[in-house]
Amino acid sequence: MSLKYLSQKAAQAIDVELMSPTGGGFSFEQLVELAGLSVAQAVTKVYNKDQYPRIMVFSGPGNNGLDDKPVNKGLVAQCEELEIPFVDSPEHGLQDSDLVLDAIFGFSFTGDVRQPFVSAIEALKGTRLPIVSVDIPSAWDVEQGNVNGTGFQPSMLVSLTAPKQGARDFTGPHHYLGGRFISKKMDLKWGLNLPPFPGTDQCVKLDDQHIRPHTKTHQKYEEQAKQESDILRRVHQKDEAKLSDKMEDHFMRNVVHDSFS
Ligand SMILES: NC(=O)C1=CN([C@@H]2O[C@H](COP(=O)(O)OP(=O)(O)OC[C@H]3O[C@@H](n4cnc5c(N)ncnc54)[C@H](O)[C@@H]3O)[C@@H](O)[C@H]2O)[C@H](O)CC1
Repeated sequence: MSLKYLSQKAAQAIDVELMSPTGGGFSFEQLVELAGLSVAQAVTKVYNKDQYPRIMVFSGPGNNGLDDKPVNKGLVAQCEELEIPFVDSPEHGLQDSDLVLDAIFGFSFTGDVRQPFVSAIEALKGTRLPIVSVDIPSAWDVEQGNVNGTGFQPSMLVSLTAPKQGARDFTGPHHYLGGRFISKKMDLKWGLNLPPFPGTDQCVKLDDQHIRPHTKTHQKYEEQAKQESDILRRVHQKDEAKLSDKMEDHFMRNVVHDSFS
């Protein structure tokens, strides 16, 4: 069976489930650390540290880049402590770099790029350095991919959890899957068909056997969309059932208890 490519909604729902006490049970910080570790490990498998010693990281506002998140304060302090420099403009940074890590937008990106990210995306379009994108190349439509070929094409993509539908437009030589945090149960529930991760690795290389069976046919998309909406409906029904159990429990404990006391 072939690896599943996720819609935006499914990717977001899986993320929520990973952080739910009745799902994956992870904390936000744990997931981010594990995702980051898998990206770092994948990058070092492809790009030799001696040949590519200076990596410029483009970070964004969401969980992909963590720029506007509370954890960012700690990350900035860590970079300062480790003497990792910050740059004053994308162009200046690129001049002194060997490799680029694109972590501007992830699976919640929508619409056209808004300020202040336009110049960063333009700089990525203009650079000749190899680019490694995290989860989905920034500014690509999460489901439609590199619409009209107007986006940049990275050399490497590290998909997290499972590739997003837009990743079908990735034509670079290195596609990895990172984020070894999906249980067998979640894999089966969402029909992900994840490949095994070798040894203790946090990432696995995706090759033709994982990717080729997915062609952009309507039939394939329709089948997948139907399968996904069935899963999302079941998840929704389960959540509603849990909510009504909770409400009944609350009613029994508070309202019924109060009226008898
Ligand atoms: N389960 C996992 O696989 C994990 C994934 N992780 C990473 O988290 C991102 C998804 O994070 P999220 O915060 O939902 O989304 P984004 O990073 O895409 O950021 C949304 C952010 O961007 C703004 N925005 C959206 N569209 C635009 C636009 N057109 N122009 C400007 N700004 C835009 C929006 O307002 C938000 O502020 C996932 O991809 C993974 O990389 C985690 O690491 C945990 C595990």
